[in-house]
Parts: sequence; C-alpha cells; structure tokens
Amino acid sequence: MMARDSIYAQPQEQLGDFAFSEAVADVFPDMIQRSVPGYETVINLLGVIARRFAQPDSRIYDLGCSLGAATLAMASQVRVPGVRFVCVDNSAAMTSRCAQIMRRRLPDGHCEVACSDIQDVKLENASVVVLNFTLQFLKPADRLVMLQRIYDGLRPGGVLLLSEKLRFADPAEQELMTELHLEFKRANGYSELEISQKRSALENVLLPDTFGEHAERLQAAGFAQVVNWFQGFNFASLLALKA
Ligand SMILES: C[S@@+](CC[C@H](N)C(=O)[O-])C[C@H]1O[C@@H](n2cnc3c(N)ncnc32)[C@H](O)[C@@H]1O
Ligand SMILES: O=C(O)C(=O)C[C@]1(C(=O)O)C=C[C@@H](O)C=C1
Repeated sequence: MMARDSIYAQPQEQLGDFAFSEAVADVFPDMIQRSVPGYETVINLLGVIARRFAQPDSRIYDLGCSLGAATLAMASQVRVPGVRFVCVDNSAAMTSRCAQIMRRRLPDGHCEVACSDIQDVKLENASVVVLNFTLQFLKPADRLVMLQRIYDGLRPGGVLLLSEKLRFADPAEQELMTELHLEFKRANGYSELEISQKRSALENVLLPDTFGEHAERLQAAGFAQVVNWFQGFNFASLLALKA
C-alpha cells in the first residue's frame, strides 16, 4: 500500500521552505501522483521515448531521480545492450530508498545511485538524460550551465527529456492554469489548508519558467530540436535533441 501524503494536513506554526525530507520521501509516490497532472502517463512515456533513443553501450542519467520512477520505466523498455543507468539526487532520504528499490527491481550492475548535487556530476557517454521536474529547483541563474553540461555529456543523436511546472506570461492564462491545477489537487483529496500551506512552502523553492524561456534556453545550450510532447495544465514535458 502506498503511504498517503498528509504532510500539510495540520496547521503548521512555522512553515519552512519545502524540502525533500525523510517525511516527504516516505509519501513521495502518492504526493507526486496527486500533485502533478499526468505524472503516471509522463513516467510511462519516458520509457517509450528511452526505448527509441537509447544507444548501445551508453549511459542513461536520471537527474533528480527521487525514488527512481523514471529509471524503472526506462529500464523496462530499453532493448539495446550495454546500457547503464545513473540515478542522482541530493536528498539522502531519496537516494537511500532509491538504491534499495533499484537493488530489488534491476539486475546487479545495471544501475548506480549517487547522492550528489546534479551540478557536480560528470556526465559522459549519455544517450538519454532525464530531468523530470528537477530543473525548476535549481537557481534560475544556474539553469543554462546545467543544460550546457548535459548537452556536452550527450552523444550525437541523444536526447534530454525535461519535465517542468510552467509559468505563463499571459496573466489570464496563468490564472486559469493555476485554478485548474488547484482543482486537480482538490479532486485528489487535498484540503484547502494542505494546498495553501504547500504553496507557501514551495514559493521560494520552485521557480517555474515559461515554455518560451525553456525553448530559448535549450536552444542556447546547443540543442537542435525542441518539442513539447506532453502537457497537463501547467506541467509540461519537452524533448530536446542533440544533432
Ligand atoms: C519533484 S522531484 C523529481 C521526481 C522524479 N524525477 C520522478 O520523476 O519521480 C525533484 C527531485 O530533485 C531533487 N533535487 C532538487 N535539486 C537538486 C540538485 N541540485 N541536485 C540533485 N537533486 C536535486 C530533489 O531532492 C527531488 O528528489
Ligand atoms: O506545484 C505543486 O504543488 C507541486 O506539488 C509540484 C511538485 C513538483 O512539480 O515537483 C512539487 C513538489 C512535490 O514533490 C511534487 C510536485
């Protein structure tokens, strides 16, 4: 049984910044599924896209892996030989659980799990790099450098798969998408208190960009083609191809 997220169910006197703590890691599958419209579909489709782009004897990186859901989906679909998965997260609460899950679910030697800032990881010989709802937690000024490092670590024909919460330049669109996202959370059983406390906790931590900002930054990093392959309200998934 999946543990239910009730982290913000009671009024909190001191609402600190949101962190990927032990308590969050314990309920993470439930939290992300009830918070991100289309999350399960995105995870499944990451498997399909990796199946198309994985190259023999290359690496697949899952940056900000949390419990490794994207890696499990990709590992179940990839058919070419010699692929090694590398999962990275800077939350020890996440990587300790992720490492356990990978040991249980994947053959020995298939997957390495590292507790590290993704900005410090040397990326090499990659055919697929996943940033599934992770770039949004980096300081905005650091995001282009991260994308450039990913670009440099990719083989020609490799892809970056980027999912993010979006901001909209048009105030009316921003308001509508935010309202629909809140309705999604209500529909999934979150109370107004849970919704508002989590929103405050995320305010200084998760800083979303617009689709245009993402596309421009990916192009500035060198990517030849950028496509939007999925969107659920204000959450979008992009594929960026290295020619
Ligand atoms: C929303 S979760 C990602 C969900 C996960 N990719 C999935 O698809 O299930 C964001 C993750 O990024 C991690 N993270 C945020 N900033 C990071 C950084 N600078 N280096 C490494 N991990 C980071 C957090 O610890 C958290 O586990
Ligand atoms: O915007 C929100 O309320 C979210 O819950 C989003 C989000 C995310 O996009 O990473 C934030 C933190 C959670 O771990 C899961 C989802």
